[in-house]
Amino acid sequence: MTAPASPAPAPAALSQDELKAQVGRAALAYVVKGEIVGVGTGSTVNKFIDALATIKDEIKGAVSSSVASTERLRALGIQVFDSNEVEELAVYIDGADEIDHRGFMVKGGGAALTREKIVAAQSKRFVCIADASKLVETLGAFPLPVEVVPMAVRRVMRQFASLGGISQVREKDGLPLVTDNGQHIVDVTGLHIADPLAFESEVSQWPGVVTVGVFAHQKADVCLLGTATGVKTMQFA
Ligand SMILES: O=C[C@H](O)[C@H](O)[C@H](O)COP(=O)(O)O
Repeated sequence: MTAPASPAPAPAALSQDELKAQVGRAALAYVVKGEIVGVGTGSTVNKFIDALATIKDEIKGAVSSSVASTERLRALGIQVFDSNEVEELAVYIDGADEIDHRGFMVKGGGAALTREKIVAAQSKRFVCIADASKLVETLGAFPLPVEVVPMAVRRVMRQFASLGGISQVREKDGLPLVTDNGQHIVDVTGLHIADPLAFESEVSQWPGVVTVGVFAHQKADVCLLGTATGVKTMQFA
């Protein structure tokens, strides 16, 4: 009697790092040859920058959203332009801390949200690259980053408290973190952001708020989501 055939072994699950590398490579398909590409910030974008270096002779250069990304781009031989030198970018590639099914995002886990929103605003198309853990039904589980002028920090924290949010000033080495723009970051938990467009509009008007980490007016047009079964492309209207 022959033994029943054993089932084929399940493919080894990809690590989060491999999922990020996968979407970083997939984003190359959205880079317009001969043009300047908008580049975001973070561990997923770092994978994209590494992939971009393999086609660096086919692009003119990049506009970067942070000192960290600028340094990585330059180290890999990619020319970095000031955003003021470029009127419009064809595409902006960036990660997210959360993305919903409409392409609305929370960003700023790496404290780069202000420059990210600026570069996103000057780009025709926002391509978000993220591993599957970032996809959510409703924004708000990830602590919402808000860049705030230091003298307004306590006032902004009180305003979030009136919305049920619990705020914390982000620290680095025991001191308030200072962003690339010389400001502080307040991280807010306890929010349920059902209407990201209205929420972004309201908080952006509070005195002292430089940038709120909800990207609804600059939402993603496409999301390349790294999943166990490959890269899933989500298109948003
Ligand atoms: O300020 C940082 C950015 O918004 C990042 O794009 C975001 O935090 C996602 O970063 P990561 O790819 O490292 O998860």
